[in-house]
Amino acid sequence: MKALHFGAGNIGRGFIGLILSRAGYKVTFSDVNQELVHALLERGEYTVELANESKEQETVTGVTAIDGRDLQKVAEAVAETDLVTTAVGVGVLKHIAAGIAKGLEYRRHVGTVQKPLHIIACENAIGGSTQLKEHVYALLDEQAQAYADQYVYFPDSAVDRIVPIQNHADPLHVQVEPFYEWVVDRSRMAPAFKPMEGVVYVDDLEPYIERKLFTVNTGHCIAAYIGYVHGYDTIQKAIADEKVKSVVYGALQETGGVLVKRFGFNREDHMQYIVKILGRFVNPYLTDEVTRVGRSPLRKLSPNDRLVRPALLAHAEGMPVTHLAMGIAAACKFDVSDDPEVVELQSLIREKGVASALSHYTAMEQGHPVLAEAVKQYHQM
Ligand SMILES: NC(=O)C1=CN([C@@H]2O[C@H](COP(=O)(O)OP(=O)(O)OC[C@H]3O[C@@H](n4cnc5c(N)ncnc54)[C@H](O)[C@@H]3O)[C@@H](O)[C@H]2O)C=CC1
Ligand SMILES: O=P(O)(O)OC[C@H]1O[C@](O)(CO)[C@@H](O)[C@@H]1O
Repeated sequence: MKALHFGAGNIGRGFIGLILSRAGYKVTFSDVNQELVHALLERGEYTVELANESKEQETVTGVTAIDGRDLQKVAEAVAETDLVTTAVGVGVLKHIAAGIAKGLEYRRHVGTVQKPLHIIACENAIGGSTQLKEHVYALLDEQAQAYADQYVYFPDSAVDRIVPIQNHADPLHVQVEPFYEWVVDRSRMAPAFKPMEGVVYVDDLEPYIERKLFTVNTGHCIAAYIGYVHGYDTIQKAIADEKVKSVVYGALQETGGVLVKRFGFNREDHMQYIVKILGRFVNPYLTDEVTRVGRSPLRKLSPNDRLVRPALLAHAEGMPVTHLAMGIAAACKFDVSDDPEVVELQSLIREKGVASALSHYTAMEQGHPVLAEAVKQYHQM
């Protein structure tokens, strides 16, 4: 069995590639980073190390790579594969769509591949695979779309494993936290799909993706933004400060209220889930930089993402949003120069003011109480 995985980065190697390989897939990585592509081609294997006391290592073997810039090679790989997965960043999905679309054309014209293909985006977003499908379909003509309707499935998924920036001399070596969770929407898969070890299949992904995104990712990015405001460079140091931890905890109580109400989770169980997540953030065997966890603030401030969506849902239910508003405010203070989204956000704040900038990126009216609270918090920080 062959799997084509887009993105040989931290999650690609440290999580998805590892699970695919364990399940018996021969994994081909497609990446635009030539250092990674060459190393994978040359060695055909890499090491995953657990961030715990045992530092247990596992070698992922039988892997290869292609240059993601080479449309022809990407399309050929899509044509030949049994499964496609991605971990490139949700904003990059549009850039990989052309290779997938061309590959689907090849599959359509080669009689031997008239069989189902699953394409699973493993990104931190609601409806990642659905977004990828839209990008791919925009490039297909009517006949190709009809073929894809019949043979190609885009189940959404939720992925959870903390994999920080790697500082190892070996560019392929990847250190990961021991915990992982990969949940896939079974209702959008071929009826006769073969389940893979290491993946949880569910009929309704919404509670899983929202619980993950609005707990792990909301909490993590607020730790990064508030930690940055307090001058910390790592999540571990930030959360050791009670002032930071209390904002993170407060925000997770706010998102927790929404999640419990929306999905009928048991409140006690959810409180334990929050405690477990906070424990993962402070893993002493990991060093996770606030610049990584806070990266792409425009994506994180977008209406459907981890800060604004739960804040709006909470507000609509008459629930408090003070800590989420602090997180939104602190995202606007996050001023690290090497992130293009930070540069854009800071430039709009300088030009038009924080209220106008926030309204632009969050799609909230300037007079919206959540936005007003965030602006108030911003000026107090
Ligand atoms: N690192 C983490 O802890 C987690 C990350 N995620 C999500 O996983 C995705 C990937 O994140 P990371 O692995 O941390 O990022 P990363 O930056 O380590 O990896 C992304 C990889 O995609 C490659 N890439 C960029 N454009 C490409 C293209 N056109 N074709 C092929 N490859 C391309 C990059 O060169 C890079 O190797 C993101 O959506 C992130 O939100 C989800 C859960 C945990
Ligand atoms: O690109 P993003 O959304 O910040 O993804 C990384 C996030 O996902 C997580 O891995 C959680 O699964 C966190 O480590 C991190 O905050």
